[in-house]
Amino acid sequence: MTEITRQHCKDLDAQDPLAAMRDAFHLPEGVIYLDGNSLGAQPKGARAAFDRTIDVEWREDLITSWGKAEWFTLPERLGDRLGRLFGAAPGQVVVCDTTSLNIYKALRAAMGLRPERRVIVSEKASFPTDLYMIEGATMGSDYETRLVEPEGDIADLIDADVAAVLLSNVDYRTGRLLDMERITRLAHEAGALVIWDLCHSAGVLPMEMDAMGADFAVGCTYKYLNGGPGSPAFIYVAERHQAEARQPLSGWWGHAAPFAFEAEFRPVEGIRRFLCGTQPILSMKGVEAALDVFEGIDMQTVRAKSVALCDLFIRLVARHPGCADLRLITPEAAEERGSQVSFAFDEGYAVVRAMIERGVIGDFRAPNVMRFGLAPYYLRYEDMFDAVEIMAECIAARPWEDSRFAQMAAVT
Ligand SMILES: Cc1ncc(COP(=O)(O)O)c(C=O)c1O
Ligand SMILES: Nc1c(O)cccc1C(=O)C[C@H](N)C(=O)O
Repeated sequence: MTEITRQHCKDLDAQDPLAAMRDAFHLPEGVIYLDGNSLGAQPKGARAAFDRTIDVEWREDLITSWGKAEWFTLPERLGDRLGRLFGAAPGQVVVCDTTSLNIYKALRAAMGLRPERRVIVSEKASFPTDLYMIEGATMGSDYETRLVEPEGDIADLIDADVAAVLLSNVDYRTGRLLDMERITRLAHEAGALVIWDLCHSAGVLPMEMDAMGADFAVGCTYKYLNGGPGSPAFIYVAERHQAEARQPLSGWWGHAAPFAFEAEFRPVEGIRRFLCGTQPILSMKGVEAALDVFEGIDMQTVRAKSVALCDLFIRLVARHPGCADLRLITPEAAEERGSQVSFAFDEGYAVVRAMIERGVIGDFRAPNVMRFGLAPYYLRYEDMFDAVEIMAECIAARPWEDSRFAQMAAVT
């Protein structure tokens, strides 16, 4: 096995077509940020976008900014720009609310489109909010929820009773990537609809939602899209479903004539019917600044670097004697994983905390997963080398014997 040197990694950086993209982000000195799958780094343009909104649009122009600064149409304007990153033609995406709320809206809309069916299919290992929202959306009804086991095949659960299938294409713990086209096809063959949770793929994985015939998708903008803490989520509804699809959070922003103040709800035509009420304009500006960074960027180039970074990270850990006790739980085959690398290690929490103290920020997911999200726009190959060296040093120091790491923090 040939050794991988730091110089070799620096050479890869010198040839990196995305190297300049790093300059679009603020990255604290001395930090290697491997948690872009939880909260992305801050785009440098965010400050100017917030300043403009606070100093001019809000302070000077006040209420007129709903029209003058086009605040009112931000959800669909941002949605159209975002849709380009996952193969959605304009008019099918709005940026709004939270992923949890958008899951609820999509689920209830899908259930309404398949009124004679009573089964929802999902995964036992889903990010919990997805399962909680199924519970909420089916509360008090006679729906059955079928959950596929981690090693099971979703195909076995899909039949003519299934109204909707709700799945994350990239698993938040392991990074495993599902075959979206196959599952969408299987569901459609059975007459069911699919809702894709793209939280761990939007902005980092090229996808063709329209071409694969997707029905619904949701996701957040604060991870790989770098929209900022709590930035609004998005929802995609394929154009062919929009006329029939109804969502239950029928607030006035989804009304056909919101300023007619009619007593009865009449959904507007098109994707805006998936809005509920007033959107957080300041937070939306973070999404706008984040999308500016992606202008002119080809998602295939992003994916190529993401794959290369993950491969390098996996190889560096595999070769390092100091990391011998870590068990890779992310698929080694690039086509089967998203943009993260995770290891199972019983003492992983203390190791992640010790690494953070040394400036290498990853995260931990119970019960024993050390998780590293690799954002290709601001990470360098040399960062992979340094991160693994520091990880090995941290493991060697046995941080699990340090009482400071005995108690788990509220947010891990
Ligand atoms: C797959 C997945 N879905 C949903 C969420 C959360 O949604 P929300 O923005 O509503 O907190 C997350 C992460 O927080 C996630 O990883
Ligand atoms: N959404 C988060 C939050 O509100 C606080 C802390 C972390 C998050 C996350 O995004 C967690 C993330 N969805 C995960 O995959 O674990």
